[in-house]
Amino acid sequence: MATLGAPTKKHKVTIIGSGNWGSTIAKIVAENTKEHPELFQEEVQMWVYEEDVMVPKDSKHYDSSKGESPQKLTSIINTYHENVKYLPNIALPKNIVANPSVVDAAKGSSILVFNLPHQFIGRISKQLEGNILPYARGISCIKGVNVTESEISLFSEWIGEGLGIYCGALSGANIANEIAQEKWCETTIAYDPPPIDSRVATPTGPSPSASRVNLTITPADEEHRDVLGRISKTKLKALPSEYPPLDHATFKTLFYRPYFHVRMVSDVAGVSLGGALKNIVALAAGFVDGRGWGDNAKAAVMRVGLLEMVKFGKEFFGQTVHTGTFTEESCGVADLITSCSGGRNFRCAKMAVERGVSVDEVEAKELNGQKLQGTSTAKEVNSFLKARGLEAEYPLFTAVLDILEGRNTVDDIPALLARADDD
Ligand SMILES: NC(=O)C1=CN([C@@H]2O[C@H](COP(=O)(O)OP(=O)(O)OC[C@H]3O[C@@H](n4cnc5c(N)ncnc54)[C@H](O)[C@@H]3O)[C@@H](O)[C@H]2O)C=CC1
Ligand SMILES: O=C(CO)COP(=O)(O)O
Repeated sequence: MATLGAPTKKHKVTIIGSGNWGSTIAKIVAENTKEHPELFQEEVQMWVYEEDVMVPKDSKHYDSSKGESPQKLTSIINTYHENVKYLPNIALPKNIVANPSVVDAAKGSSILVFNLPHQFIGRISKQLEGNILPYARGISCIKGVNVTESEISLFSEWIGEGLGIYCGALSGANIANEIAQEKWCETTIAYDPPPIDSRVATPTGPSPSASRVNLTITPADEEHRDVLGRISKTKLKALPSEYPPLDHATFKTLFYRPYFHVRMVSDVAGVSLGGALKNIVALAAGFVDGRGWGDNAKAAVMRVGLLEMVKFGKEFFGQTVHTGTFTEESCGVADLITSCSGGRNFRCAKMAVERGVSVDEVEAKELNGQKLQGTSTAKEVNSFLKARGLEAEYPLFTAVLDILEGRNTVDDIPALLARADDD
């Protein structure tokens, strides 16, 4: 019999996304929900963008009697417990349930893990509005930034604001295929929810709308104002006491594996920006490597890139960003190193230079539906900088877009970076 005050409910976890990293994170989470029944429901829902997929001929699940007929990806995952398209040859735990409806997958979930290419999150988030538990909490594994003409925000912030929940961020030196094979690595999770406003504490059960509530701004709110003057209007709804708390310990339990070590921090902006901006630098590393300039040139663009990442964080996200997040955590310098060694942005940029074709062409030809984030992030960050007349202050970020769009070539990189040194 449960003791008075002890949690009686367990967290249901939904993974929103099922690509290369989405499927890997689902594997990690499902292993942990099974191992920790005191905290979590065993079954993990995974939203899958439905598509018709052929089981590859070299897959152990290929059935010659079915010939060339395509099957639904959700059906393949639920039958064979493998995502044959985005994470082939990796056995997924049987407690992962692939679901083509994001609303159904997220229904009743108190933990939502967002893990899909950043270009698709807008449409998915819209579908979730008003259809999630109002006291749910999110973790964004998305590496990218959300840019409009006038402002830039983190996907963790943007998801949180849009859905009326709090959302933290997970990012690190995490090439998915290595982790899926259970090769050891580290990650960083930032989770720092604002104070609960008791005026809007919500009882157990779904609410018809999880939309934002506008209340008077208090001194506690002011702590969450950033240098652009933005302030979160989301008043966090209290998690009902029937659940185990959603704190650093619970999130660490959800994500930690012997092969996936987790450090918990509070700097959500630093963690999110490291993951987004390193993708631009990885393209530059691929460009110089593809040109045959060797490791010294690659190290030079990584050095300048790291400086621009920190400068960008400080300039636009101010006091909330800690330089140490970039220089000491997995989500910073470690992710920069791994991404510039074996990441998809690096590899595609390198191949593009070697073959004399565009990075987009290499992406379409080589990645079998996986998506690069660096090309769109380079464009988005540049449009934000250009609108403020700040392109020259970020010479590497600017050079990457200019090379992608044909205004400069890889051969121009040394001069473009030297000009910045003279300023
Ligand atoms: N793959 C990796 O090694 C790592 C990726 N990341 C980040 O994780 C995030 C997700 O990346 P991946 O899982 O690797 O994705 P991915 O690169 O494998 O992308 C393919 C995914 O996009 C989905 N998709 C395609 N068209 C769609 C549409 N119109 N609407 C919605 N979804 C659509 C596909 O169904 C598939 O799930 C990205 O921000 C990435 O930067 C972070 C760490 C490692
Ligand atoms: O983020 C990553 C490794 O940490 C993966 O980077 P790519 O998207 O360039 O493969």
